[in-house]
Amino acid sequence: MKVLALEYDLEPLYLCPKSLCAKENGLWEERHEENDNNLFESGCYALMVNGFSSNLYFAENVQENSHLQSALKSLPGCNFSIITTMSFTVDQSGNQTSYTEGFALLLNKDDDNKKIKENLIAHLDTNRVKFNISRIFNKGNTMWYKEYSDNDSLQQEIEVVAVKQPKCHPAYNKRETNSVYHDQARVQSVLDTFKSMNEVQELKEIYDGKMLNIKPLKRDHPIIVIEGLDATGKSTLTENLAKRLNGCARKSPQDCVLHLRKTFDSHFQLLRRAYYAIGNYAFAAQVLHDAQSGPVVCDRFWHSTAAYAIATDVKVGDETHLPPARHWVYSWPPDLLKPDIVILLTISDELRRCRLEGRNTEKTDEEIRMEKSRLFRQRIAEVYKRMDNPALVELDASGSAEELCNKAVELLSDKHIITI
Ligand SMILES: Nc1ncnc2c1ncn2[C@@H]1O[C@H](COP(=O)(O)OP(=O)(O)OP(=O)(O)O)[C@@H](O)[C@H]1O
Ligand SMILES: Nc1ccn([C@H]2C[C@H](O)[C@@H](COP(=O)(O)O)O2)c(=O)n1
Repeated sequence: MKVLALEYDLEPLYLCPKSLCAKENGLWEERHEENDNNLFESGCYALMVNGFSSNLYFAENVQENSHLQSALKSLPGCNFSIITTMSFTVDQSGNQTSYTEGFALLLNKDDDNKKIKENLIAHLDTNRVKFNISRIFNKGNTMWYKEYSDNDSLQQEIEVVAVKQPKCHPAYNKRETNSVYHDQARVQSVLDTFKSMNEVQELKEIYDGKMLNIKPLKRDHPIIVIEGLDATGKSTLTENLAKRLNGCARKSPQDCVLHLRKTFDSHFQLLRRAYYAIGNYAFAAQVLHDAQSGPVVCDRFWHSTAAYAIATDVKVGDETHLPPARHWVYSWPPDLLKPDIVILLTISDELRRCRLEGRNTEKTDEEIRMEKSRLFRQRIAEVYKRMDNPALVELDASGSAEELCNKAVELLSDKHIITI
């Protein structure tokens, strides 16, 4: 049985076969909200395209899907919206048994559906993109899901209904179907999948021999990490605090891989985060080395990588769509050097905006997206709050740079991380 989700901007709309909602099954709870009838009211219909194949690994599938996305964007005469979708199968007990991602073309009532489908198939064939097609449409007062086989003949037609979201976002049912990395072996394996790319080869060469394999991860001085949204004052505090503690300030990603950042930032999320994730292991080696001679203050580390990954994997909606608190995704990777404390800087959105504007540096794509998307920002902020083992310690960063540094020193002393 398949459950689908159409990822509308404000929240995903989960649709499941009506039979799974029957009272005797009770696996999925039907919901009756005004917006759920989006498809009915506008009379539009969704053409679903999915590039996933069961013969490929998740990493290969997301690459296929990114080719599919590019091809869809260049579809001639495309004047309808395209949104992302998720679909997954569930067994008789309602347990999720697979996870795939795709796209839905939201067609209008007056569109020539048949023609668009033919054009789409021809266009994707020309672009040599692999795909499966299905569609959702309304018949009277009911919603239907129709799947086609490879030769475009009908495979199955099922009545579907809008249901409440599952307890956990479907990408976080398994470790390998999302872009949060909890061990070095998985990052290496994803990078190996794409080793034919020049930038991946270069990244691997730079890091070759620079990874941490020292156990136990002991140090003589504390390792302090500063986290927070963009422009909350992390870099400023990192520098000031390091000076105050006679220690060393470090920023991740490291300088040696910064020239590759833009290229990786333009890739699909799984590969993009692999760049930051592998960087965290090399960063750990440097930080551990530094911590033998004095305190180290780090501007971002694993929590940044994970928070941005989760907030992006969960593509739409507010924080209620994130994996629930205490989910494994929020805990620190067991094979990565653990800091003594992670401080989360918080300021009001208004002040953060002022600081962003007062700064003259070029904005990254993610910064632009953060400014545009209130919900994305909300998701990142909440992920930071849900992190545990170690949990982040919040520090109000609204005062002057000097006041903030004093407060940080006080906090570190209260927590017995430093003695003053
Ligand atoms: N405590 C503070 N009071 C006033 N202005 C500050 C304070 N801390 C930093 N700023 C200013 O705010 C801007 C952003 O600060 P900073 O670069 O330290 O933030 P950041 O969190 O490291 O940003 P990013 O994550 O985008 O690199 C800078 O122009 C900086 O001078
Ligand atoms: N360890 C890290 C460091 C940074 N990132 C990502 C998160 C954002 O996409 C971006 C912000 O970087 P900044 O503007 O502060 O240089 O970099 C990460 O994922 N992991």
